[in-house]
Amino acid sequence: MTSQESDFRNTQKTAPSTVPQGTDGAPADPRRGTRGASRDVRIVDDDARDVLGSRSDVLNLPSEARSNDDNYQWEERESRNQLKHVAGLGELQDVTEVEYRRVRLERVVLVGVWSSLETTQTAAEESLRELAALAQTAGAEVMDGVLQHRLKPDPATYIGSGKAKEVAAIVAEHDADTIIVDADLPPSQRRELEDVAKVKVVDRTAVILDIFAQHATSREGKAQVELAQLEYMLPRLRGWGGSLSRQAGGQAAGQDGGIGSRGPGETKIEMDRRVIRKRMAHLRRQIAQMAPSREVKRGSRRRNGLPTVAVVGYTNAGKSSLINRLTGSDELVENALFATLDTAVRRAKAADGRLYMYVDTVGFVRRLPTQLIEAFKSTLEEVADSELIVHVVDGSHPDPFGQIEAVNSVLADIEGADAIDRIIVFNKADRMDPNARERIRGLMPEAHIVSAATGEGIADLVADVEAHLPLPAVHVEAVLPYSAGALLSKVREYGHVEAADYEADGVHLSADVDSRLAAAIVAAEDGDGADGPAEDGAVGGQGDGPGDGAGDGDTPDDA
Ligand SMILES: Nc1nc2c(ncn2[C@@H]2O[C@H](COP(=O)(O)OP(=O)(O)OP(=O)(O)O)[C@@H](O)[C@H]2O)c(=O)[nH]1
Ligand SMILES: [Mg+2]
Repeated sequence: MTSQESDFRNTQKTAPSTVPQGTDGAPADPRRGTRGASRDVRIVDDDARDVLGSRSDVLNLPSEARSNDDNYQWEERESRNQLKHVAGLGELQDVTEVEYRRVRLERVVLVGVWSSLETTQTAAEESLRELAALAQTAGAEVMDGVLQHRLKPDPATYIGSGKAKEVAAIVAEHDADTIIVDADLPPSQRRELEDVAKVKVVDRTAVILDIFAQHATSREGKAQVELAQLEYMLPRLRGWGGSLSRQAGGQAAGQDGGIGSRGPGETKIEMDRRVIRKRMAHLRRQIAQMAPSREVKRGSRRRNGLPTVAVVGYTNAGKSSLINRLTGSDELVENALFATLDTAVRRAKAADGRLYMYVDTVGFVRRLPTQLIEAFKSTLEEVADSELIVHVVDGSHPDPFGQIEAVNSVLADIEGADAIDRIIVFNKADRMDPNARERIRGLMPEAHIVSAATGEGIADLVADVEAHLPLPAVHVEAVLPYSAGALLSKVREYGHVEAADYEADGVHLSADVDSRLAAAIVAAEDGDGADGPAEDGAVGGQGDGPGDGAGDGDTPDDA
């Protein structure tokens, strides 16, 4: 058990009602000056009554309100009185052990609001757990997480000002410096909540943007993430620096403001909207200029004639692990969300000798920030270009089918993706219990159940993938001179060889190839290339033939 985990477990013992309170019901926080405290007292609204469970708004309701047949409302109000702690948020603790990300650990408290009109408690807890994993991936230390049930978020403070004070007390108790809200908060609600809690409040989008800012490596990826961050920041310009640096004793500001303030964040306090807009325009131009080179890269991959298999799936499903297992490469695998951000391509060899490629893609996540969809585009385009989509699902996840839906809904938005064959793969079979297997077998009999870790089911999966690879269009029967060895090896790599018999008069070849290779074969048979085409000219000297660039490394997109 790591210190991270034990930290978290300790926090589980704390119920909101046991949190030390100031005399006015506001959290006692030695860091706070009187300015903040007087603010708390000034808040007068309905919710101000439910600072503590014993002074709950339900108990204060007039009795006729309760006899109302709207039982629902009543129940809702009742359960709103309890912030529910969500257990197990520390389980992904090893996420924070990724040593290459040397960011300052923030101490965060998570807050979620759910409505029984829209979701279930289980789903809400799952969502908060995912938020915890996201926060940990971003480098934060999750101190506590609370869920509140209410029909709709409070228009002022999202959770209601009374609950906001409870959360403020939890924050004070753990000396946390950030609240992460499991929703996309309008700027006004965030401000109100910050005023009550006296710490920085960020939302789910900010956390995801922060992870992307830390992970982007390519120039284009960095530019796209910065653009997304600025777009996100523009309507929220109050800044977590200025006002909060005074209120929270500088914790929320400073050199590394933590989640939501990395990347372009350091200078954001001085930036006015005009400067931000100018920077955004600059980035857009930069990205537009980069787009052609991406086209060229993709084009050259397509021209080198290799079929591609796009591997998609929810983040942390094991896509990179599976590709490593399938190709024997060692791509970055991490128990972290979004370990893979830039597209990576790995070459593989089919049983019949043909080459093909796996494209590793960025993981999907529920409620992907709209600002980031643009940044995903290059990856998504790869998906539309592929011959086959392998959809990897974490079979050991409590709700694999929810993840499948989340991925499918994103895929549905990608033009051309629906026409491509799909194979669905439940990974992490080594961690699945027998019931889960049964359930998957029953619901999706066509799916593969594999383990990238143990190798279970991999051979069947490979056979299925290879059966989906398109066969080249032209069938050729030819007798090639022995000197055409280079051409023959191209045919093996890019075509499908049915037979190659070495006889006295040459190699009797029966194969399916594309039209360019077919032309080269005919030429070689006629004796045009009798002294063996040079390696580069193996395909009839066509600059953009299948031979082009095929042998020059297996990761054309890795630069
Ligand atoms: N037990 C078990 N763990 C696995 C298996 N496959 C992957 N993992 C683990 O799951 C975690 C995520 O694996 P990745 O391959 O990075 O997942 P990914 O889908 O590429 O994730 P992103 O790139 O972040 O979207 C790592 O800790 C892996 O070691 C498996 O078959 N069994
Ligand atoms: Mg990955």
